[in-house]
Amino acid sequence: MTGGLFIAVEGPNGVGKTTAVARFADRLRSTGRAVHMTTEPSDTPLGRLIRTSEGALTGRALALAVAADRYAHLEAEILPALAAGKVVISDRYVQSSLVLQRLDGLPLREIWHYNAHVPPASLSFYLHHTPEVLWQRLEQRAKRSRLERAGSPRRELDLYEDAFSFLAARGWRQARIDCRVLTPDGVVAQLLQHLKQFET
Ligand SMILES: Nc1ncnc2c1ncn2[C@@H]1O[C@H](COP(=O)(O)OP(=O)(O)OP(=O)(O)O)[C@@H](O)[C@H]1O
Ligand SMILES: Cc1cn([C@H]2C[C@H](O)[C@@H](COP(=O)(O)O)O2)c(=O)[nH]c1=O
Repeated sequence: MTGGLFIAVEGPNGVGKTTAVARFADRLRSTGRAVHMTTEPSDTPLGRLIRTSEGALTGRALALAVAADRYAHLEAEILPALAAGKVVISDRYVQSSLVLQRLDGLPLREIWHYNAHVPPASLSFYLHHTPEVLWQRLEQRAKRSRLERAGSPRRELDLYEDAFSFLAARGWRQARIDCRVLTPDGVVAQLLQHLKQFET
């Protein structure tokens, strides 16, 4: 990948990924950087179909659908934005598959096999919090997805640790952000600090 910078923001359901990505993008834009904010599943017909079908689409079928969406997302959106020199920030990337598809019963190596051709993010952030707080946040939701109901915050946190080790062994640049005592702006401050270190 040339030109820009590709940042993935990851972590268990309810940890604050969407909140952090929006604020992080705003902060970077305020410093004059061109930012492309995105999400997986992507905001395309396929991505939207996956979101609305997640109750019915399970296991290997869901794993392959999210991988297909990821390759299409890279080709149509992420790689062109990077080629234009932008900072791309994605709310979820391949790590989500290494966690969520395991909740759906797939082995890590099979999931990786489907994703083996995706380029590494320049930098991946793993947000984490206590299982208790994550449970509280999920309980406040009017509706929970099938995978949120299938797993638990503790299990997701453990599977994210597995994903971290698995990708670290493959040379991915990654950092953990402990959100336990951080406000949303505090999370962004940590992201900016890591980014500064990465770029110097
Ligand atoms: N640092 C923070 N401190 C306190 N509350 C937070 C913080 N970050 C996010 N929240 C709150 O936690 C809830 C979940 O946040 P958010 O939707 O950003 O999480 P998420 O990781 O994107 O969730 P999901 O993956 O399930 O969509 C929201 O109510 C949000 O306002
Ligand atoms: C990237 C990715 C997503 N999914 C599924 C799981 C959820 O149904 C949605 C994500 O929704 P959220 O609002 O971001 O929590 O997509 C998946 O199964 N595997 C993936 O890799």
